[in-house]
Amino acid sequence: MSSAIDAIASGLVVSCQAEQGHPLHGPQFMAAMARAAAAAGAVGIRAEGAEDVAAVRAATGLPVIGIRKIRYSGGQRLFITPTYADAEQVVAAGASIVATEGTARPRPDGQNLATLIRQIHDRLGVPVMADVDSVESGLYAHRAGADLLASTLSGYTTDRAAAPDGPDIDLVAALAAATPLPVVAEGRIWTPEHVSAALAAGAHAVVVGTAITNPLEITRRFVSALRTPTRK
Ligand SMILES: CC(=O)N[C@H](C=O)[C@@H](O)[C@H](O)[C@H](O)COP(=O)(O)O
Repeated sequence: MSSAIDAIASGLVVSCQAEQGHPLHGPQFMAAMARAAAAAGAVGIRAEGAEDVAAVRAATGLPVIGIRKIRYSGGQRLFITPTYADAEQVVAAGASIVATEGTARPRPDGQNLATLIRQIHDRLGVPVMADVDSVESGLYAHRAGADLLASTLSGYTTDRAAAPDGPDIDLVAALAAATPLPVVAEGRIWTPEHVSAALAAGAHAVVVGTAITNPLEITRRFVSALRTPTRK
């Protein structure tokens, strides 16, 4: 069961995601992004939804970390792969690892994380990556049977607008020290220096999304620099 985890060891996983309404929404664009990432040396792809998972898998042959993102409460609350049915869809589409929210927040369907992980293991036979926001949730996900942890949700489970600009390298280090599980560094990794820092902190692998695959957000950053000129 751990071959996909081994396959991404010490490597870069590129997250290829574009929500509905984004100019690059659609499996053809995500497959092209994934091909570019693979050609440049990525060892895995993170993708959302069965269509994109199937497209990036077919385009690259790389292991895919599959998720489904579901918005609740009028879009206010995002949940990553809340249910077994969501996991089943992305694994049927070719995901080698399923990522799910690994915090103790009540799940939208009231299900228990340990039960969900057991079902994924028993019926789908793939490892489960728990996207966590803190050391506490990392320990919780470890007890629930997660195979690897990721810092994905740091800064996003309370006030999303208050998330800092850079990655939570301290959380990566703390998770690596607190549990024996492999820890994936994910979330707001913008530079090669962030990648090096994450590996030095004990990361098993590094996931980069926005900084590589979201030209909308990248362009916004450049445009906002025009609006705040520095004095000579
Ligand atoms: C919090 C949340 O919903 N994270 C999502 C999880 O799949 C994605 O929106 C992120 O793009 C992904 O985690 C990669 O992170 P970044 O794009 O910052 O490199």
